Amino acid sequence: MSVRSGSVSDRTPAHLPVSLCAISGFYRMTFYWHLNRISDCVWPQGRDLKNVSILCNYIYLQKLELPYNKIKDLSCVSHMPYLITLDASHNQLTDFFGFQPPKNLKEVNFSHNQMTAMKDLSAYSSLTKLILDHNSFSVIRGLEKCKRLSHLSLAHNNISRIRGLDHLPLRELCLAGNMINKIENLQTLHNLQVLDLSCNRIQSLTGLQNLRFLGTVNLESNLITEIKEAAHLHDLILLREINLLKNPVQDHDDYRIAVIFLLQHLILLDKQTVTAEEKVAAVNKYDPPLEVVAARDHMTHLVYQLMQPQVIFDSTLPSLDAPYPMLVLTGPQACGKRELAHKLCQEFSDYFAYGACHTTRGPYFGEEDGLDYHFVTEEEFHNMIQMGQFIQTMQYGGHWYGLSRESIERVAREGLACCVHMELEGVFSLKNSYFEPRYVLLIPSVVDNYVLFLKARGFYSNAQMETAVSRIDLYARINRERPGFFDSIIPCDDRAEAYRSLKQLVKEYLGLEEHSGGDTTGELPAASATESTDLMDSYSRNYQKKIQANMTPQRTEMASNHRRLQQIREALSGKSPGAYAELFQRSVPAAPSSLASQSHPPAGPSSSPVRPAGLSAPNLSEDSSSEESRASSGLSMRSSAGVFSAESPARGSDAGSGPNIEPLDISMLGQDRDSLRGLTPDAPRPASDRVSPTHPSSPGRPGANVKPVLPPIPSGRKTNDSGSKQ
Ligand SMILES: Nc1ncnc2c1ncn2[C@@H]1O[C@H](COP(=O)(O)OP(=O)(O)OP(=O)(O)O)[C@@H](O)[C@H]1O
Repeated sequence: MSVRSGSVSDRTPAHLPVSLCAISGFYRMTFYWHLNRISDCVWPQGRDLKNVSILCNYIYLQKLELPYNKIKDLSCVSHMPYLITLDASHNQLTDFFGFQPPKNLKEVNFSHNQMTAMKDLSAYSSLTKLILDHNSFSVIRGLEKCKRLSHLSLAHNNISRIRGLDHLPLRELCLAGNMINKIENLQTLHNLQVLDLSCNRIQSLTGLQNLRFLGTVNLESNLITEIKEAAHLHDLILLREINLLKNPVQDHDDYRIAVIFLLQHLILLDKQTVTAEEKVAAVNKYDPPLEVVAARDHMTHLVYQLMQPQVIFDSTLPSLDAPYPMLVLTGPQACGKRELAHKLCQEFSDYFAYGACHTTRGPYFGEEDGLDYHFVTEEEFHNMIQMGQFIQTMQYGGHWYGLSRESIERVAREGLACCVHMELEGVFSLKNSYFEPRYVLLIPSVVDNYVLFLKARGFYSNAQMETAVSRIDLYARINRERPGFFDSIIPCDDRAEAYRSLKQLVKEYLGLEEHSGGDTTGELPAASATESTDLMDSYSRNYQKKIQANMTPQRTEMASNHRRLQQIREALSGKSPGAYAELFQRSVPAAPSSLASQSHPPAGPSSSPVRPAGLSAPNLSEDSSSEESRASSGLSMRSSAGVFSAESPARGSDAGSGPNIEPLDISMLGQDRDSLRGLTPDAPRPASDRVSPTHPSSPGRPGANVKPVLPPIPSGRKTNDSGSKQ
């Protein structure tokens, strides 16, 4: 075959070798000989070829490549029934498929021609790949019967609407550089993996949400403005790559991190790799895990507290062996925890008092300031935060809630244990503090009843109720996934029954009643018990794991080191001269616990033998664990003494040394050294802050106001509110 002035002539021997190159000047034409017949014809580019009619004689051609010529007529293809691949790109063709259909034609490239209208391609049903870029098509049509078409490109045409593609098995679709302003009619393209809609006028990503296999989307140079549009792609779990470059949405400050948050499976965003750091930052910013929220909350209050003149809250100062006793009732909104807390404090008024939180929400009918909450304005609340007055805060339903140190101290000064209620976030935050409360989860096990109850209350909007209900799962999940997180779980479907269980628990905990011999499960109504089996089982499991965790050598060792360090500091500061002697000689009480027993139980309501305190049976074993484990649990908490120590980032490097502490100890406490040793707040405390020892042999808490607070308290509730030493 030879080429003469823009046409192909037939002088080609029929028995060409496997690859024949007819080279004349720059011309190069390759034929592939196959089974004694020319099967492929690849014409060199840019040769201004116009007439290819001679190819009619090459009926066995399977591959025909004629790009970059000036061909206007391809009717010769009608004589190539075996043709599989045709590349006639960059020519001057105006006729769309202007030839009889080769039965097996699979791949066609007509890009960069002058075609204006698509026609019915029913006869080309073998087509798998069709490239029609840079023509002048304005409507997509005629492809309905192309049931094998997996790759279609119509870039840079005049298409303004996406249509005519229904149910095609397309895996790749390119409609870049058109005039499309809406993503539509793609929902039946179930196989679509790669979509290019760049350089259009698209404003919204709606219309992509059903393309389950979509892995790559190019939307560069469109008109997407809102970050939230990315949410339409949220459920496309195979989406790995998206390009939103040159869209107005890029102007948002948090654009990248927000998109990464919404599309967490992404590997490439705007042609840049999405790093693990970016993913973590995105989650921490928009949906921080509970621990992160709690850590931030705790850090905020700690820092603000450090910025204030230091105060020693002697009533609840962290102790080595017996942390200040506190009971936290937690559970979803309106699960009854507040009501139960009040009831408990009323009935056990010699032991517990209600710790009222602060809130910025207005009082409901019947609520009293100072009794249910301290109702404050948003401004007051934020002032309190900045004054370092809170231990934890959280926002719920658009309002702030916070537990102030003073609320707890007020109760503690009376010699009582503080009983509070709060949501899960509060619990997470409180767990970062030096307090070591017992946490009782009150959880609805029959959701319908809970919903009825919420409705009956009449306070809540549908959205609020939905939130409350959805949080049941959150509580259940935390309980399942975090062994030991809650000390006890009580189903609260039946309030009276729940109170009975709580009461029983507290009695055992206070040593007022023989332990029932089992966990709370035994106390539950049959129906609830079955429904909450999961919770109860996991509680038992939790408990074991918690004990084990406390007993691990690392923790025990750390606790021991901490304890010695603290003793040394206190000895140096003069707070506890006998620290070393005490450390080695002191006999640790049999069962110190968060609601610790006194070493000398008094007569009265609690004259029964003092039993190891705990909220439920398994807790008994916790509290009777080894001294080291007790020390561990006592010292693993963050000590408020740390406020004055080198651990505090806000202080100088020598801040932790003993001598630096001394002035603070004395002046801040406003009492002499004796009062720091072996004194109890149970004795009446006059306004002058006089304290009197009642348990000189108590192991006490070095540096703290040693008070075997609970249980039991023989003289009952203290009437003399002496105030904390500040
Ligand atoms: N300091 C706090 N930290 C975290 N959560 C808190 C705090 N104080 C209160 N909460 C919780 O915030 C939620 C909303 O409290 P609020 O009193 O407004 O609701 P409620 O409808 O009266 O529900 P409830 O009867 O449970 O108190 C409740 O679950 C409550 O326990």
